[in-house]
Amino acid sequence: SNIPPIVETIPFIGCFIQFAKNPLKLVRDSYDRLGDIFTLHLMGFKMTFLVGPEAQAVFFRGTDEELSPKEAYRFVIPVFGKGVVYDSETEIMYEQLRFVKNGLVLSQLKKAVGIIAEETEKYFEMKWGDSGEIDLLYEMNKLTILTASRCLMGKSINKSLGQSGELADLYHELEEGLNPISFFFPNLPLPSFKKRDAARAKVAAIFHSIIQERRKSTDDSVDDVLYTLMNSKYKDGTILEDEQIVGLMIGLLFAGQHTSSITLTYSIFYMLNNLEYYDEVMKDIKDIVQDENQGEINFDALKRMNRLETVIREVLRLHPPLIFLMRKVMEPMEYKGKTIQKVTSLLFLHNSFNPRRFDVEDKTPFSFIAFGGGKHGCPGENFGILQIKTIWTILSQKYNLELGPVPPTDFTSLVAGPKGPCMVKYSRKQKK
Ligand code: HEM
Repeated sequence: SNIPPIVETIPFIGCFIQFAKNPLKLVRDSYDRLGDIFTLHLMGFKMTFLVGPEAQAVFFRGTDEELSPKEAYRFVIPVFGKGVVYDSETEIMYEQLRFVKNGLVLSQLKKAVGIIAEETEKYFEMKWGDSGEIDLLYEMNKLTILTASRCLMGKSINKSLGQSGELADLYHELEEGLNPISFFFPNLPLPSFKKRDAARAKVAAIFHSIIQERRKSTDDSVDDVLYTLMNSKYKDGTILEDEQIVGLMIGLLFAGQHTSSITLTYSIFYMLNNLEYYDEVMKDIKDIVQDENQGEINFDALKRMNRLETVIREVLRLHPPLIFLMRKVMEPMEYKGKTIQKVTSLLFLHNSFNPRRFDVEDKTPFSFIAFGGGKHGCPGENFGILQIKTIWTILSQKYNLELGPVPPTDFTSLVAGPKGPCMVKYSRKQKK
């Protein structure tokens, strides 16, 4: 009686097929029938789900010794690399995460806005021109990785890969190599896993060469995440090995890439399908950027764009790119008299699009968890939101967009985004 209710299954496979097709539906139906704690059997694994703010509090308040992210996320090691975050001793993992956070402090974010704006402007002029039709998700993928890598690693990344989109393609292969199967069997000889490993090797070679170039450089004005990592020291006084720096850069870009481009794409679809919010966002852009700032996009201006922020947060509430956050239970835990013994996971429950809900502060702890929470909450939250805001502010001033309804979500990869292609027609706005 003290084990969570189990969703009925077929032997061994359990409910894996339903889970792989539409995990949210399976979890939502199970929640409706069984309440906020239940267990799914998936390919011989038992996964207990904690759903909704009350259950989520248990998840986020657990210590790493009780609920370990490191053990749950081992399947990303083929992408992040050996000796990096989840493949290191717990203390080393904490230190590496601290180095990453040091690279994303406010002063860096303030500088990032100018860099993102510059790259975005260049991108549209070179790639989009006056009018055409594009796959919005693919384009936003290219743009977010271009701008993020430029902020994290400086101009040398552009020299290596230019605006060709090659890095976005390589990252796409990394992401395709982390799917629900990889969670259970990360090293099967599957074509997608082989492509993932080849893409990782290419990205690592590029990042290694950037580190070498940086070492030779005499420019002492550089101050980005790469600089922070190259100059960070562990408590014992040692510095990071190049392989670890490369792994952290790959991991950081990976953590921010699809999460941000998916959120940006969905935000654009929602704004243009809900014109009252589009109009409010555009009014802020006119008042704050065009009138008060004479067109300059900076950190303070973006911070004041409240409606855009609430649209983005509402999109994240409805379409969290990371639908399942995972921990491995290291010591059995109790919730509502039930003992949780295996991997724990959680997700959100959906309802209608209403950015105004964020106009009033919701004080319920862990009611918004698109960026996680507690000790392992997302250190890239502010960066991700600034990037989305900057790109939309530039795009929306330049172009009119014509697009269809909000696309459904594709759950076949671990980062859940709109089912592509997301074809959109664009034409340059006439200057008034
Ligand atoms: C819209 C964009 C983003 C979303 C929705 C998002 C979401 C999340 C979530 C839900 C977690 C918690 C995972 C867990 O508890 O298991 C997380 C962690 C993390 N995110 Fe993000 N993220 C975004 C952007 C970024 C960016 C831009 C970066 C880096 C520049 C980043 C770096 C990280 C890192 C390093 C962690 C691990 C933190 C830790 O374990 O202590 N994220 N993110």
